[in-house]
Amino acid sequence: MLNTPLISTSKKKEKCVLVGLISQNQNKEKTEEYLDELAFLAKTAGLKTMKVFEQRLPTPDNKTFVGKGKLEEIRTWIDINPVDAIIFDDDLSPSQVRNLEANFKDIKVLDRSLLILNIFSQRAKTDQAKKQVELAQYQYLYPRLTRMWTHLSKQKGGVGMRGPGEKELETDKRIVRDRITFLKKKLEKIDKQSMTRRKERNRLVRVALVGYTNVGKSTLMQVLAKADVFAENKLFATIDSTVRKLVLGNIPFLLTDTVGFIRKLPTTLIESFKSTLDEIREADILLHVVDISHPSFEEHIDVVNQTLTDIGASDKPTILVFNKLDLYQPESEEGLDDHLATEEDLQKNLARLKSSYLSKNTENVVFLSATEKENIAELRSILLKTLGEKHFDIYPNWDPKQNPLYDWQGEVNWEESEG
Ligand SMILES: Nc1nc2c(ncn2[C@@H]2O[C@H](COP(=O)(O)OP(=O)(O)OP(=O)(O)O)[C@@H](O)[C@H]2O)c(=O)[nH]1
Ligand SMILES: [Mg+2]
Repeated sequence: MLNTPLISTSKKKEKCVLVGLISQNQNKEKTEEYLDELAFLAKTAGLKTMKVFEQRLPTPDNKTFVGKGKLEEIRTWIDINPVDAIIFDDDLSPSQVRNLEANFKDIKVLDRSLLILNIFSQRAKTDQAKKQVELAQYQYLYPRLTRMWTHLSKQKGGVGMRGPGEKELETDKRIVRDRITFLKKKLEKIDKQSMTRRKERNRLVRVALVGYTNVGKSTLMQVLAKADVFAENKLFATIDSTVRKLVLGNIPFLLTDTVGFIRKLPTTLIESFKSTLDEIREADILLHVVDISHPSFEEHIDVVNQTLTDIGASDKPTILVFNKLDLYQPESEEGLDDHLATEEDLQKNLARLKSSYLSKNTENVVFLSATEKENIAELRSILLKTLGEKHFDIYPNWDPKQNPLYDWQGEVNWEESEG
């Protein structure tokens, strides 16, 4: 049933408008930034954003998310400039969806979660990732089943815009419930298999690259592992995690690239990606990658830390890797936009950032550029030290004198070994 994509993948680019609220706990600046991110998500899904609507409301309208006047304004605009979809930045309740669909009869009504789910389903490659996404989609759609029905009927055309009768809806619900049960069982089985595989790898120190989406995790993995990892300037380039075996200064370890995090990530998605996230949960060391050139990188760090806490992986030794240093424009001392920041400003800024982020778990902070291969050596030497300690935890009899770690100078043995 879900094989029909909600967003068509045909050549013709579909158009959309975006809607966001300026509310009690989200000021105008934040809302606009979220909407920029939503536009990027839409682009990733293959949609072109034609216009963005904002409304000031203390809380979303129960019935239609935005107020009556705003709804009319959007309607009028769309009548003149036809679009294929209208996307809301926050999750819509089943009844909001119903009301909005009644109002925008001829176009698709989506929210951020559904958009993210759609991107994930376009990008999932392995059997496990595909099943995980499908499960998340069904769990998301189940309480909104009328909507799915109307989506499907719209795509098939002809069936008309009325929702299904009670009987069809009941049948539909049962089919979806059965499918959820089936997928859960299948995933449990895959989960057991990958757990065995992970256990077999248990003798090696495990390092996971984590971070917000599009910060450069896969690019860094490429640089570190010289591996062919899919990286591109789109959100959620990586859905499946990739594992490489590497050797650094005589210490073998496993490096895992993982799916990026984002604000308002659908909870059903986090749940069904549990086993992929196990790679993070079971890691010994985290490389938390941050895009320092992004205006909201500090909020990104918070989102990632919160997600790590949610999945029970917040207490691991972490190296904070500030990436995209080549694009970083620090504020000048004066804080004036037209005053060009000097090298001194830059160094002061980095020193301040470093001291503010060092903590119990954040053992170290490094600034680098993965694409420019700048400061990679510093990351290596920092990682080497943490690796050494972890390796020693696993092999208490390990003699660093015979495997000299700390007399390392310059080039290290950092290469992909077979396996
Ligand atoms: N200028 C600059 N661009 C970078 C750097 N590192 C990565 N990029 C670019 O940032 C974009 C995203 O990189 P990815 O490696 O795909 O990011 P990711 O964190 O793996 O993203 P997801 O898998 O989507 O979560 C790509 O266009 C990279 O070329 C850097 O150091 N400098
Ligand atoms: Mg990636």
